[in-house]
Amino acid sequence: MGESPSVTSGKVGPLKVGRPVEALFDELRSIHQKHGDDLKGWPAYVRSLSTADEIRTCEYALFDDTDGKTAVQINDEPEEGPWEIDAVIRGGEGTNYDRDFRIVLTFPGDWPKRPARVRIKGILHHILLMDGNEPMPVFYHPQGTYAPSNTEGTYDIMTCLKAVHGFLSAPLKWPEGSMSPLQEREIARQWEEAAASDAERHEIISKYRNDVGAKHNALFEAADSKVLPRAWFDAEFARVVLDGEGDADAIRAMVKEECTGAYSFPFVTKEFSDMVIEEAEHYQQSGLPVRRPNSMNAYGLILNEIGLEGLMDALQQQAFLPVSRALFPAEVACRFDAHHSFLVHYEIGHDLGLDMHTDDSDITFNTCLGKEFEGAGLTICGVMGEEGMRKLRHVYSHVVGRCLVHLGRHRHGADDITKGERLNLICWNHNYLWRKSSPYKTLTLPDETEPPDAQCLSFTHDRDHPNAKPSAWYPPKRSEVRFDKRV
Ligand SMILES: O=C(O)CCC(=O)C(=O)O
Ligand SMILES: [Fe+2]
Repeated sequence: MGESPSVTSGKVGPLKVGRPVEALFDELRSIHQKHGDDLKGWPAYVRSLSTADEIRTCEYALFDDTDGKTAVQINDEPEEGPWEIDAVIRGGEGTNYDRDFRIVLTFPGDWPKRPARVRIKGILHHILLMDGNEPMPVFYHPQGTYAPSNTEGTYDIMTCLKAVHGFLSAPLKWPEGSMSPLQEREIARQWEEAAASDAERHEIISKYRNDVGAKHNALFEAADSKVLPRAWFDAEFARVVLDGEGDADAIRAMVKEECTGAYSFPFVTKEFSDMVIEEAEHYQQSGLPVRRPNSMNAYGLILNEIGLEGLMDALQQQAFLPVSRALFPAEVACRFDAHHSFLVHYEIGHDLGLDMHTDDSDITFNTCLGKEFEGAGLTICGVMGEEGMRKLRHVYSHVVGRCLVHLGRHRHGADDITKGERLNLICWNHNYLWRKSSPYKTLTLPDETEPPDAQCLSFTHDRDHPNAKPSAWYPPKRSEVRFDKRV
């Protein structure tokens, strides 16, 4: 390993500055010198852009496109990047994307020969968006030539930003002859449809906040400001994690290892738990549409869809990231780039529990918010991709205010509630760089060497469950390896 950059704060630390980052520093500096931080004289759709001081890097991931495919490998040369900067871009005026979008630009080692990758933060409905909220590469070049559109033949920062604005302004113009007029019309129709549903989602969020009125404005203020009041957190957690600069040893000393691969720690106060529960109840009573977190929960609620995405962003960056780095360095390394955050709700007469599964998540944080309940433990088995996925490891009893953290591919299920009500805040954290890395891609499902434990069988997923659903698929036929699906 080369000299390790400081990766936690978003600033470049003691780096050996290589070729690409020097050029990136220079370009950002000259933009800000010429146009000021408010970017005077630049197109108005560029709402903000990182300064040179804010360039970030990641110590372990390196894009390697040499074979024409996108691969990421563990990086022995962190000074080669990739480098990340943030920007806010407004979509096309008068379109359904006429809003501010937060984006992350990731510059590869050979930038500016190749353009920055783009990731749009948050939820966006768009027809040309891939996994990880990355627009398909063709968006740089409506003509499909993959050639830079500036005169030097390189991808300066403005070229990249302009492409993002174009992506959020009109359906792509495809290369001459590559689509029939009928196909082009169909794509344009789908573009409009996705843009319209994106706008509708935002309208619901703003209706809730402005017309219905939130129950606890403090939650929404934190969502906007990203400032997390310390009174919402357990004092030890606040000291060690929020104010502790991510000291991994202190974090490891704070958590309790419930079983191999699953840890619990004191997290939030009753004040915070009650506010979130009351906000969710208030939203459900508002009559606004509710989309459920996934096919397995009929009574949950997605926090991102009621306007609390910013709150979860803040929790992800300030609370979950340092804990994950201390406990699961491979899966997280230096960043999370997306999350799916929701509440689950169990009560007699509604959802009672949840079948055995893995999450579509790299690291899952599961916090018990309340209320009072009996039963409703979390049965934890083994980890997908390791031996013994269907061997029982532990039955965890949820405690209000405590959070349980585990890999998304750790098999688990919620036991039936027998009394009361249980509400948990679940955050599925994604690191798409990890998902593109060779260690992730080469994970396999080992054959079982011992019979599974009955508690670890899933009726949704396992063919050998006595009441298996017709769609059950595990154990897989050798070619079916599904790491990013619930198992
Ligand atoms: O109820 C719980 O504690 C777990 C819920 C869960 O695993 C999920 O929603 O993915
Ligand atoms: Fe889960």
